[in-house]
Amino acid sequence: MPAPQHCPSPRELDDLEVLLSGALAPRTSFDDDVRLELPAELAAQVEAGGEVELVDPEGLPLALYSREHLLPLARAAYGPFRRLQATPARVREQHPDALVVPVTAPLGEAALRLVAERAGEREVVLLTLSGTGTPQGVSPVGLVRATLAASRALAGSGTTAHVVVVPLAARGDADLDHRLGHDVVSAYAAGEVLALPGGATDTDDDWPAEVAAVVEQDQPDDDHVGVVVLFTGLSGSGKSTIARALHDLLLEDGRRSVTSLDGDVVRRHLSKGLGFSREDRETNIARIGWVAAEVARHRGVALASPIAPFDATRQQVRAMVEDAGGELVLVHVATPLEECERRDRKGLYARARRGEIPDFTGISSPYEEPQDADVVVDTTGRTIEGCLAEVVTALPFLLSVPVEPVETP
Ligand SMILES: Nc1ncnc2c1ncn2[C@@H]1O[C@H](COP(=O)(O)OS(=O)(=O)O)[C@@H](OP(=O)(O)O)[C@H]1O
Ligand SMILES: Nc1ncnc2c1ncn2[C@@H]1O[C@H](COP(=O)(O)OP(=O)(O)O)[C@@H](O)[C@H]1O
Repeated sequence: MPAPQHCPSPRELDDLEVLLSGALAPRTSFDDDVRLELPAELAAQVEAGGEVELVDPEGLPLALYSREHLLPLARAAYGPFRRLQATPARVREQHPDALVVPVTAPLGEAALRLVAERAGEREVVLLTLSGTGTPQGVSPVGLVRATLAASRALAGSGTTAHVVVVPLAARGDADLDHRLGHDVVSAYAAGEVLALPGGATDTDDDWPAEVAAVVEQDQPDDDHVGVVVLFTGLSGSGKSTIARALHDLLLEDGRRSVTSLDGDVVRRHLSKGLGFSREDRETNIARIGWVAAEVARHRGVALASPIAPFDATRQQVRAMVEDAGGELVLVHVATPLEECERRDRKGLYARARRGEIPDFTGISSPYEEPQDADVVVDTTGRTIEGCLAEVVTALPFLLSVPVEPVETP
């Protein structure tokens, strides 16, 4: 029987590349530091001595993983600047005398002067540590662009600098990240290593014009960051109504392109055929999250208004949006069940009470109240405009003019 397949997370895929390149030697596989999270069933199979085939998001088998080994099958062939990746063995062989400079932030004038001075006649390897979650303040691909610009600046002053990229991801544990970074640099450097002072926070160091231009283009200001507003709450709480009002406001403002992912509309198209079991709801929200994250990746605004009753699924959406470089604003439309049931616009609550609709949120299916909402709005006895104004306070960067509550004429 062929080994079951699993597609690791973007961070784990970066780790896989780094492990297979030998850059984390003597590590040859995932361990307690460089972790691989498998679904429970696959983890049990591995624990019992079985193998799992690790595949990329398109299903290309990359490696066979078991408790004993991590065997390479193929290298993913795409990804920006992949041609600048090389194994430590190759870099040591090709540049045995080079000065190796770990790069975790765009290099400034002072850093470049130091590099050129220390290098003297030697060539330089700018070892760019740029994976999922690293570096701070600039995207991974932006750091590579900035480092290429820095290498051109060095060439201008007579120093030959090669850019080598290592997709070393961050795992949110500063000590561990530092240790792994150190291991990677040792693996690549045959000769001297120049650790630049200041590291990622060297803000006093002015960037050369070309580097500055790359950084500026890479970092969208608030006007250009992707935003997903996720309205969550019971059926009839007012999610669609407020989302529609916000949509109109953004269209009137005219600065941003807006995509509406209304709960009911999604269920007629993207999620047609899905029901209301926990599993189907999770699939529905994961689809909405996926589309919303793509909108955010392209720096648009997505307004989504599903019930999204489960905390774990909402967290998943947050992670997807943030991984795409966007910002998630969670709006809990906290209108109590009694008020939603009183409104009962579609007569669904009455039918659910009569037992005609199984798994109805708030009646026979749970709603997990968010603990991480950016805005909580109870619409009971309030105007739509008032509720909208409250939501907009969490989104000041989306609109060119502040919104005052407007009474309908
Ligand atoms: N069993 C059950 N439970 C809850 N809701 C039900 C159910 N059956 C149908 N409907 C109608 O479907 C709308 C909710 O769909 P969502 O996609 O927002 O739900 S979920 O996020 O996947 O939980 C919801 O629409 P809204 O009123 O706009 O929230 C209901 O009209
Ligand atoms: N302040 C308010 N904000 C939003 N909806 C309100 C408000 N006051 C009353 N409503 C009414 O409540 C109902 C909410 O329905 P809807 O927006 O479809 O909810 P949901 O999308 O959460 O199911 C609408 O009939 C709307 O007119």
